Amino acid sequence: MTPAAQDQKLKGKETISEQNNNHEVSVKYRVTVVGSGNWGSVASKLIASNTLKLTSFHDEVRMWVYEEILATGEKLTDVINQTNENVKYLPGIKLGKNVIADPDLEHSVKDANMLVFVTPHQFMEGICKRLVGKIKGDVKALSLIKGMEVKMEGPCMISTLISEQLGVNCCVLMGANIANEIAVEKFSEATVGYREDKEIAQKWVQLFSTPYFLVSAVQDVEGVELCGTLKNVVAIAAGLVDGLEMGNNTKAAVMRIGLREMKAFSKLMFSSVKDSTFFESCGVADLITTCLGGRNRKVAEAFARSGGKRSFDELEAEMLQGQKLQGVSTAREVYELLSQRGWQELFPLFTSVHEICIGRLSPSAIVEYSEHTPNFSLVEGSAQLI
Ligand SMILES: NC(=O)C1=CN([C@@H]2O[C@H](COP(=O)(O)OP(=O)(O)OC[C@H]3O[C@@H](n4cnc5c(N)ncnc54)[C@H](O)[C@@H]3O)[C@@H](O)[C@H]2O)C=CC1
Ligand SMILES: O=C(CO)COP(=O)(O)O
Repeated sequence: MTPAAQDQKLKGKETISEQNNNHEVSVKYRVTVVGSGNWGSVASKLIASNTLKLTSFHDEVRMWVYEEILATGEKLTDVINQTNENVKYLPGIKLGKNVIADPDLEHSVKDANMLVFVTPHQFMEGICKRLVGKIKGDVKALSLIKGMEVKMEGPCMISTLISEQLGVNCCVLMGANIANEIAVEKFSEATVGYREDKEIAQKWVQLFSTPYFLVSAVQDVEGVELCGTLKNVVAIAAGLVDGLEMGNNTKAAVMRIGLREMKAFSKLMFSSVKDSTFFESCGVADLITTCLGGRNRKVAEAFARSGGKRSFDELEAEMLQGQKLQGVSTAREVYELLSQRGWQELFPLFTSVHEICIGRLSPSAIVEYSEHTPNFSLVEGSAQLI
């Protein structure tokens, strides 16, 4: 049964039982979105359109906003609540009157039983620490965050950070989801990754699905999350190729090699990762859209055009006005893991992206063969490891 049909059935039940003065719908979920950047705002809009229609959810969607003062001197939260628009991160789009911006993190989550995390990944450790002991016992979490942390023992995915620090079930939602396109309701797909509990995954599918946003679920949290995370490194490579004006064949080659490294790396880190996940929206589709139209691609193109003379930090601040890149830090994190294991030569694309980002190699090294730069002909090596 589709999520819409399920809810229709639920609504039917409620009407009948209301007439009998005997409510069968006892659980109403309260949703809080932790994060309010470009994708965080669009996610809130999607969710808010559904909570109004689905009887098993409270209408109101609380959105935690990292407070900032706008050029006008006003607080971002006040402006969002007055205009129903995130004028800084998603201008021109109404979020829905049932979206309430809240600058107080602890207050925003205290009544929620469904928490959607969508901040740049570098802020999540601090946010989780602040939330310990501040959430309800029965909370379910969902991460829309593309990124990871590196620990001594290996990669720590953001969903694991959330699960472990907060003691909650955490699914993920990733996909070919350039936020500005979904904001204007252009058709897109997404993938929910879950560990064991299919019912929880279906609840998330129901909360996000609309006629223009098609969501499906797969039992592979790490696979889905690593796809979303690693494609940002490949997008940097694609942007470098654009900046060097190498053309479509080169860009396609970089995407193919990148996809191969994504798969090899994911399966080496988590043997449970499924091949089929790479063919979902979170896999090849997200890789394509990000390499064609994402922010990582855009800033990497500018970096290459400057001959590597301008830093990613400087370009990010100038070009994205507060929005954050994830690819540069993810390339560093991946490199750390590869160095720990002595695997750099087996992942030439991942390795060279990091070395270009830190200025050790020039942008053109992304397509050069030499004994000093990573050699793409070794790309088959990573496949031999799995
Ligand atoms: N924008 C997009 O098209 C998509 C983004 N994503 C992922 O969603 C996640 C969030 O990205 P966006 O919503 O696009 O954010 P964004 O990059 O547009 O905005 C940055 C956000 O970080 C906040 N921030 C700044 N300093 C902070 C701090 N110290 N602590 C906490 N928050 C702080 C800002 O207030 C702002 O909300 C990322 O992992 C990204 O990869 C996933 C799919 C699509
Ligand atoms: O993840 C994205 C699309 O699915 C957005 O990628 P960027 O952060 O490169 O814009």
